[in-house]
Amino acid sequence: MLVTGLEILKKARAEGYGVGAFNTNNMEFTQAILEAAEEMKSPVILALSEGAMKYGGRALTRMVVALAQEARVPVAVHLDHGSSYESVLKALREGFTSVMIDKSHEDFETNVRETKRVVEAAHAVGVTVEAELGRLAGIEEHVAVDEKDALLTNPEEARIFMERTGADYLAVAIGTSHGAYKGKGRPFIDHPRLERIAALVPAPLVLHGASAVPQALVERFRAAGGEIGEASGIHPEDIKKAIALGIAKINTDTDLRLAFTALVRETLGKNPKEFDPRKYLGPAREAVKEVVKSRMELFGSVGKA
Ligand SMILES: O=C(COP(=O)(O)O)N(O)CCCCOP(=O)(O)O
Ligand code: NA
Ligand SMILES: [Zn+2]
Repeated sequence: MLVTGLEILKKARAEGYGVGAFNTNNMEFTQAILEAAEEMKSPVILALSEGAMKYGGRALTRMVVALAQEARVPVAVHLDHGSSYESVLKALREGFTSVMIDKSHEDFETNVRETKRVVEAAHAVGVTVEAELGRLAGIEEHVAVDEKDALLTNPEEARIFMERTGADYLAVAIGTSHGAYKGKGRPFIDHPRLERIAALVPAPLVLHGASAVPQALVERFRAAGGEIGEASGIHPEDIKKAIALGIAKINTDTDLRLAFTALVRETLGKNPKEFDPRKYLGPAREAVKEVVKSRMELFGSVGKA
């Protein structure tokens, strides 16, 4: 059933588990994510970026919202990294039940003002809001404290920000970053900082850039003809620790892209004569589903629907 993001995330933070927010741009990803959620009896968040909205348009948004309504588990449909008030309004019009306004690159007062404006519009139509404070950036552990403070989320600022904006959940910067390279070796995650934020912010917390980028998957991608440089993701133990400290929403996109693309390359490579898209998109869909199921197990959301 289609529910708001807060309905899913409030329970998750209260009960100490995480819920995956998985990005989709097409039918196969959407099916894979929802099938995984139903099989694992797990709540789930279907996330569409502005790039996905541009790529899929109404075909994508109508499908995602309709399938979320029919799902046998709680599903929120979420605008990921909304960059403007207008973009948020479009998502609200499409029936989304969660929207992110990401003004984390602006100064504090601008972020507060813009986020507050979105909260008023979204709450007026029963939709909940994710905001962001701090800069998603891989941080070397030894980096100077003042540099960390300049980039990562400041706990006291986070408290004030959430009180002044009324946002429902907060994306925090604690050392993660988007994409397939998140830092040398095991990326540094500032758990003590997360603990301080969580003590001051009772709202569910969000972790962006949380993909694991598992070496086995990177190797499979390369073996199938993919080219990728040094790759590293967030260690599973760091995800579990972050959930125990208050992270309730965990964004995963890169792992799904790598799995899907590795399988398409593999299937096409093995069957040069094949030109029925179902024959190479189907196996790729299954690979995405397996990644989603394993993420749900790591997050602890299995059986929580
Ligand atoms: O936090 C994340 C994903 O983190 P990850 O890269 O670790 O999976 N996200 O918010 C997903 C970002 C998706 C960007 O999509 P476009 O290319 O359409 O702009
Ligand atoms: Na988001
Ligand atoms: Zn993100």
